[in-house]
Amino acid sequence: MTKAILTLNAGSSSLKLGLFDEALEALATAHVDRLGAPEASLKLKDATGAAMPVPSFGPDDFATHTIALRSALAAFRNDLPGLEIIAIGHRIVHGGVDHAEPEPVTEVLLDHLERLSPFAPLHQPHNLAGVRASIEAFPGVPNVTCFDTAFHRGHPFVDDTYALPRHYYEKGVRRYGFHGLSYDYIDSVLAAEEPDLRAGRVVVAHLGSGASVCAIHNGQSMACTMGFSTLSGLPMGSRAGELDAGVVLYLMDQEKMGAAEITELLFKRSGLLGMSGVSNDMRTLEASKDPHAREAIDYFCHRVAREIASLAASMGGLDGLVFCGGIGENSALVREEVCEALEWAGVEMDVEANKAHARNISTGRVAVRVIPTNEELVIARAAKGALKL
Ligand SMILES: Nc1ncnc2c1ncn2[C@@H]1O[C@H](COP(=O)(O)OP(=O)(O)O)[C@@H](O)[C@H]1O
Ligand SMILES: CC(=O)OP(=O)(O)O
Ligand SMILES: [Mg+2]
Repeated sequence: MTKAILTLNAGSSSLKLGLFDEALEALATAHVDRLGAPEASLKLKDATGAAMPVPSFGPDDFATHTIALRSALAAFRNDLPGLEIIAIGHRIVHGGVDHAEPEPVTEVLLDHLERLSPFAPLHQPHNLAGVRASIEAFPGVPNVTCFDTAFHRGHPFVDDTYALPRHYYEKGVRRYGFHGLSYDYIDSVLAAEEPDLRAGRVVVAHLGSGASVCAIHNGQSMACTMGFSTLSGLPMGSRAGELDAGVVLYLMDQEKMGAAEITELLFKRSGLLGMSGVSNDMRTLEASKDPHAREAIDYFCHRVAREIASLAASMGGLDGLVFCGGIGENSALVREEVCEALEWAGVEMDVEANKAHARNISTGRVAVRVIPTNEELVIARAAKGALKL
């Protein structure tokens, strides 16, 4: 039997599973897309990246993260009976102040991490449910947690704090930043393929259902648009992004909304979905003729360009720009709008290369790249390292 590491990555609209051998070569991946929507689907790929047959599922089989996990595991089990799972690595979105290095799972750790759920309500509960489901499905197999916040823990103080009385920082009210597993992967690709660029001032735009932008200098995260929770910075599929805290006060005082209602509004009914009234999904918005869909796309691109410029300023300039995530890797339209708005900063797009989703899509001073992210590989690497396999 081939020994394998299983990885679980629950996103806000997706569930991604990976199977790796002990040398960290991918054996197979499973990707549940548009999770919770009637159009939800599962794709399975083999070691070469070729599509594998998928058992017949309906949208009910991907209605929630828990059900989708059961379906994806069932699909894996049908197709790959010859594997012995020796470790399971989990993306955990929030590690808080105390957790950065990958850690083997204990009940005490799960208890700590559950307390961070209010700051990442679209992820943390599903991440932890995935851990519990794995313990049940694979008794005796060690589970390892890998934190989205870890890559950002060295932020300079000015990009780690808010301008609140100091004791809030000590209590953990900080600009953590998320999508760290993705940024870690992109950084490792630049280190291997373009070390000179990596030594410069690079902004990475992880644009998916959740979206953020990160300033990376010489492999070190300097700043990220996401902060204390997974709500801040860019508008997202259903999250508002940057918002004057005064709006929250208004909702409480004038609209008499409580914390649960405001959480629901800002995390689940805002962003692309709230602005367009059409969908949280960029593909649907791009295909829509509704002018509000177009407005939502324009707002998204405008905010992405503004945040890239802001992060470039935090590093004193811009040498490289990398797009990744479901939108960053697949939407030529979004990349084009964003790059157009950054021409003044030396960003010049090769329009044909962009349409072809080429890796190098720039002609100017700033190197612009499209690099498919691979959070699964970072998780598998971390699980292997933490368990000394
Ligand atoms: N071909 C495409 N064109 C435009 N957007 C796309 C395309 N493929 C995927 N996307 C968008 O990517 C987003 C999902 O990104 P992904 O990174 O998989 O999500 P998550 O944040 O849940 O991990 C959705 O908004 C989806 O519409
Ligand atoms: C942190 C976050 O928003 O993750 P995702 O983009 O996978 O939903
Ligand atoms: Mg994701």
